[in-house]
Amino acid sequence: MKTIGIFYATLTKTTVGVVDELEFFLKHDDFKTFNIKNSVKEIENYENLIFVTPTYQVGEAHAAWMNNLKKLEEIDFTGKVVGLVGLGNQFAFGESFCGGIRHLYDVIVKKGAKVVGFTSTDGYHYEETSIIEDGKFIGLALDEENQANLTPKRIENWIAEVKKEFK
Ligand SMILES: Cc1cc2nc3c(=O)[nH]c(=O)nc-3n(C[C@H](O)[C@H](O)[C@H](O)COP(=O)(O)O)c2cc1C
Repeated sequence: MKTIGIFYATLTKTTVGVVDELEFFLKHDDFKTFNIKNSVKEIENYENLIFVTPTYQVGEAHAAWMNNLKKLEEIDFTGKVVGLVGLGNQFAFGESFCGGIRHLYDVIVKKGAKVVGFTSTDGYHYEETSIIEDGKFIGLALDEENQANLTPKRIENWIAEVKKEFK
């Protein structure tokens, strides 16, 4: 399998813990991890990609992603396979649960990306979310405030699925 580029943003470091767990389940594979803040161009160097963002501002991705959406639009995602991981809080922000990844999804799909790793909505208790397509989440939705105990298994299952699709 070709090297995986993991790109993330964080405000209060919860996402850093999630990225650590992703890396744990990729320990037999090649990957390189970047904070998106200064690394948008690096995306061009990878065909296998994982984008990770917490949700802020009522359903938005972290500012480092939102401020870079224009640069993301300049990248040709044809031939790139992308898995999306969103963090959120389904009880405190249940009307916009994990909406951050929707903003990334819309841009990269328009630019030709193949987004993989859709997941079941079973076991979550949000009121509303923008991240459903064909009855599934468009990526992996994680809630470290309320369901941290479920996270390792969710990540393990998700990584197994996206690895089947990676090049
Ligand atoms: C001001 C604020 C706004 C938030 N907005 C949302 C939201 O709209 N939807 C959601 O699911 N989670 C929301 N969250 C929850 C965060 O996404 C969640 O706590 C995440 O784990 C934070 O990750 P980080 O520590 O890496 O920044 C919000 C949190 C804060 C503090």
